[in-house]
Amino acid sequence: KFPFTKNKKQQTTKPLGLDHNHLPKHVAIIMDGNGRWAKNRGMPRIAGHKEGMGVVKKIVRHASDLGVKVLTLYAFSTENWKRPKKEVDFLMKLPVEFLNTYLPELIERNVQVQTIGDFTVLPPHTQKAVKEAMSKTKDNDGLILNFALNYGSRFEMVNAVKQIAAEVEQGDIRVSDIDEKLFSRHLYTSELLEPDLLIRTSGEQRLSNFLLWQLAYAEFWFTEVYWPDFDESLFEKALFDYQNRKRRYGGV
Ligand SMILES: Cc1cc(N2CCCCCC2)n2ncc(-c3ccc(F)cc3)c2n1
Repeated sequence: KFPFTKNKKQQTTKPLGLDHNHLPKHVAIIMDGNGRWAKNRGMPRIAGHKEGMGVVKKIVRHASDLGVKVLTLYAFSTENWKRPKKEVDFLMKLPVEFLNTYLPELIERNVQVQTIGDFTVLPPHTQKAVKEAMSKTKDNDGLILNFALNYGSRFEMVNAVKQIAAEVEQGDIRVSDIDEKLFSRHLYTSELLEPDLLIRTSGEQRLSNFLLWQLAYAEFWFTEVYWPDFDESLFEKALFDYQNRKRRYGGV
């Protein structure tokens, strides 16, 4: 009767809202622009980091409410040690402050706190707070909130190569056993699904030594917005764009 009517399956119009049943399972975020945000307001850089920590709480709540499985946040890179001592000391206190104010809510929300990175060189107070949060949430099966702390992807990959070489030397494995799966199992992220979506704020379009192996098949989504100005609606826009890219991918 109406030749132009398409049956449901061939629907070509873009959906209006977020499809809560096809969210990315693992979202990774490079939370960039905190220093510039502060500078633009004539405030010290650490004010940007402080503001940025508040945005972490908002986005964690929203990801947990939406049903995202894993959220990996690039909190401190191996390169960040080159920052002024005052700034590094401030940054190393943020995990303590965040958990002191927010761990009860994370437990209530059934969130499991994890970390990736070379943990042993962090200050004792930082290690203590994060270790306590990981042990208090280890049995939670809601959102996995994974902080990249003192993380560097090349360090992680060289570390994996060293471990594998040692296993070959000890005769635990043979060179022929080495494949992508075995390599992945030697990374900090061995227990995690690979990221489906990478979000980076502040207009930079670089990976900055973050999850270089793990992001091989991820969608990248960039925004000019500085992290302290990032919010739930931008987060949903990234998820929405992800879905529509995958939808085209799903098409012919
Ligand atoms: C070093 C650092 C910096 C940090 N920033 C705030 C967010 C903007 C980016 C840099 C500054 N945030 N925000 C939350 C944490 C954190 C880490 C581990 C943990 F178990 C709980 C919270 C954090 N850690």
